[in-house]
Amino acid sequence: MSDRLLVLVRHGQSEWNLKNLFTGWKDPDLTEQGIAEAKDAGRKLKAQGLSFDVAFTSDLTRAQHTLKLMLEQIGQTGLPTTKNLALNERDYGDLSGLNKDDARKKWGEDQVLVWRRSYDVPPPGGESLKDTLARTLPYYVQEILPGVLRGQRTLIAAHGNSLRALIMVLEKLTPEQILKRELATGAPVVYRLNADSTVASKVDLAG
Ligand SMILES: O=C(O)[C@H](O)COP(=O)(O)O
Repeated sequence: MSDRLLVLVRHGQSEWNLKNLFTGWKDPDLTEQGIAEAKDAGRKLKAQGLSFDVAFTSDLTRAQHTLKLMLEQIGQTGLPTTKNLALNERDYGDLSGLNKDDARKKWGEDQVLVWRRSYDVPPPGGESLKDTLARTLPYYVQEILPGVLRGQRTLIAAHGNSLRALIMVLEKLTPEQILKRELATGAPVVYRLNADSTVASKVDLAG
């Protein structure tokens, strides 16, 4: 029986995570802590005895750098890798580059929470989680899932909200349930899928 392995990893801490700035499609690199988190994620995958046939990442440096560091730890630096902006972070629009605490002071706690965690309310000029799902899901279904179902062990390094969108589908979460789902930086989530693409098992390697 083939493994149908799919591992999702949010990038390590970025410079803008550290500064508490809305990031979205802006392109800061990892901090020292983010580099350590990415290496640690690779070590955790190796400790589980996992290796991969293909990798996918976004068009953004912090996810690509995280993938590179993980692959170095696993000893798979030459792994075939596809980069695509379908896996990019949710576009934060006009909020990009603003400090999250300053935004709360300006627009209020509740409004900022709606922009960050509601399912279908986009931030001004940006994408809601629903909008993010509308580009991430077709890419997953067309470009990633067929390989997983053929037994290609697959690693994805991407972003909090592009991965939350995929997790919503994989775990069949409602818009209410996905609101409360947070993804820690550098914490691999290891899925094994059934032949019908539903989740057979999930192991969260956070902590
Ligand atoms: O793009 C960002 O600012 C973060 O990476 C994710 O932001 P969030 O925690 O507000 O979803």
